[in-house]
Amino acid sequence: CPPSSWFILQWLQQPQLNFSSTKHLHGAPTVELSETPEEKVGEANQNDNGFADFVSSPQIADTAARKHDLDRKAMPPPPPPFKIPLPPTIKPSSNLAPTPSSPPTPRAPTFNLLTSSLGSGPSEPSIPSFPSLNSAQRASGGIRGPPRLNPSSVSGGLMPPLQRSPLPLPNRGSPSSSLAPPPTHTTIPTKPRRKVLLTPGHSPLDWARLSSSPTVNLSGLPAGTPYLKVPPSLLKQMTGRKGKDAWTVLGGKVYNITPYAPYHPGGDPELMKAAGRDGTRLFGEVHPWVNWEGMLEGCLVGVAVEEGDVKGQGVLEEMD
Ligand code: HEM
Repeated sequence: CPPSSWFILQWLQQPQLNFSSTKHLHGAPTVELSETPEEKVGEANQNDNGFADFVSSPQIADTAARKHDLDRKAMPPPPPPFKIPLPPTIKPSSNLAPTPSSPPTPRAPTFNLLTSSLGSGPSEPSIPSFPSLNSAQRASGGIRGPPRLNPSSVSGGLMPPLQRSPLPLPNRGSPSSSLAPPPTHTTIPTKPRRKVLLTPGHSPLDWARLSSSPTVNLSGLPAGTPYLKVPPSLLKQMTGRKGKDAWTVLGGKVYNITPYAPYHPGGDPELMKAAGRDGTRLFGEVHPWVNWEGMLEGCLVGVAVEEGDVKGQGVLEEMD
């Protein structure tokens, strides 16, 4: 028996106490405290509400007070303070808050660290601090985040479709007026461009394949010939006529453009306008964006020099 029961038994066994249960209300006994009806404990008086009260002696009152204290000590501890329930949008994970039906599981160390740093006990799940619980943001659900649980869906309803903003989408303009930066180069070709119909097998890709082949001699010079110093007198003889190749100067370098002629998108006549002379300006007027150095690498003959700088070049005399 618990201690409080012991005291009740001890109290009932006191000889000076008299129990009374003889008063009847509406014909029924209202007080049945005594198991020995012959002992009178006090007077059970009927009050205004028709209920019976006990009137006991001071000794009995003192004993009842002690019993009351003991009962209070025997009472279970008061319930924990009221906790603010988690909002329905937050789905507690298994390591944050165990379900009531499941036994308490060992918590992850990260959670313990988190809660201890917040000052709350390890049994209290952390509540997101933003937005605050009483904020209009949280009340209106205006936060874009994890999918929210609609209260109506708790009772089996479906979530309503997401509401689109009534505001129109920003005007991104037409493709022609995009935000892309304007072209950087300001060189405008001064001469009209006219593409010609190239014969089969003479596409830019065919030229790229041919010019990258190591076995093809595109310069027209004997194999092993070093790069030449080409004076203007020699350059003007290389026009592509009388059985000679056509040379041109681009950026100070002399190229044999004869093998490239059937591949030139602008046609052979256009290309030959630069033959036997410096074609740098002409080239730049038509297509300054073309990478001539890369395209004509295999056609390189030498460098353009002044007339007096070619003495001792035996190769040039042989070519004449
Ligand atoms: C000497 C080296 C030259 C090379 C490597 C070369 C290369 C090219 C290339 C790659 C194109 C096509 C460009 C494109 O489609 O955007 C082209 C087109 C053209 N080239 Fe040349 N070119 C050369 C010299 C010349 C010369 C000296 C002229 C005229 C004086 C000329 C006149 C043209 C013309 C009129 C086009 C028009 C094609 C078009 O309208 O697209 N080219 N050239």
